[in-house]
Amino acid sequence: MEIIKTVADLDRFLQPLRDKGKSIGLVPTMGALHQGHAALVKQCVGENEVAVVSVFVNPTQFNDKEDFRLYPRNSDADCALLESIGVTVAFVPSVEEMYPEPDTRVFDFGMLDKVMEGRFRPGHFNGVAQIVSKLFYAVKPTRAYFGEKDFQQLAIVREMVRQLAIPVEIVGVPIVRETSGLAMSSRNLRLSEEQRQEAAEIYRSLRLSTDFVNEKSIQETLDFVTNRINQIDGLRVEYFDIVDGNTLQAVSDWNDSAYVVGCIAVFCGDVRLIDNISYKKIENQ
Ligand SMILES: Nc1ncnc2c1ncn2[C@@H]1O[C@H](COP(=O)(O)OP(=O)(O)OP(=O)(O)O)[C@@H](O)[C@H]1O
Ligand SMILES: CC(C)(CO)[C@@H](O)C(=O)[O-]
Ligand code: BAL
Repeated sequence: MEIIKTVADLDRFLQPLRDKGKSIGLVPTMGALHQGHAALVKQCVGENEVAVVSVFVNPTQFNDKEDFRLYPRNSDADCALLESIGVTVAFVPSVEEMYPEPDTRVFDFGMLDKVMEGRFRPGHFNGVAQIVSKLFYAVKPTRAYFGEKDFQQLAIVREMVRQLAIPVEIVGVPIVRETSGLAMSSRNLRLSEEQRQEAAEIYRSLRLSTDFVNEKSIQETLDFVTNRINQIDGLRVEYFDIVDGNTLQAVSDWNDSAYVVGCIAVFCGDVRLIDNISYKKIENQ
């Protein structure tokens, strides 16, 4: 596996492969890799002749400086994992390399980034769009892989690609969970063993609430999940929204949409975790 640190070296390495018509897969990550990332990377390696994984903790998407400072970083272990999966290139740039000057681009995603994560992490998705677009320009991937754990991010990346007319196929990968049901996340590294057990209540409550579809109202479902999780000492729901899976706008009745998803953010101590569940997905409507 090549470990490449600059855009110029990356381009020098990839251009001959592009010239030969090889398919290139990209998995953007912020490192501290776990089995959730591994699922994306394995799929990328399986579906492309060349697999590039970027490891870069992107400063422009952190609205909270402390969250950026405390974000787990573990680049040797990351590279070892990527090599064991058969990745072609680990792209590990510095902040100066990706931002030689401040990126002043402001994206307009309409309502997509005004709700949920966008509401509680202002500027977050603008930063995500800045770095993901730079990575797309640098790698020129055939396909790029994103986890469904970051459900809103996936919708925004699809919208960004549409707006900028970038020729890349965006592939969404299902959430990988611990045995307890807790969605794997780099931030889980910051949880104590006791907090990890508490945090399992997030998915337990989401799962239980799937029985509510068409049986109880959306409001009762919102209250059920929020109250159950808030009852656990150490957990605090920041938001729980039930939305249309495409527009991300809140639905007030199960029949309002053919694709209904519940998205949640919960503080476990001072660690912020997100998760989501699909309540209903009727294809081709
Ligand atoms: N448990 C998971 N299942 C599926 N995809 C995941 C999972 N965790 C992360 N991903 C995906 O991996 C990619 C890189 O994510 P990132 O490096 O931010 O890791 P993370 O675990 O989501 O970290 P955190 O949520 O703590 O920021 C994203 O597309 C994300 O959706
Ligand atoms: C897509 C991403 C790597 C951009 O920094 C990040 O938001 C993430 O890890 O989900
Ligand atoms: N996985 C999304 C990256 C972030 O929380 O900033």
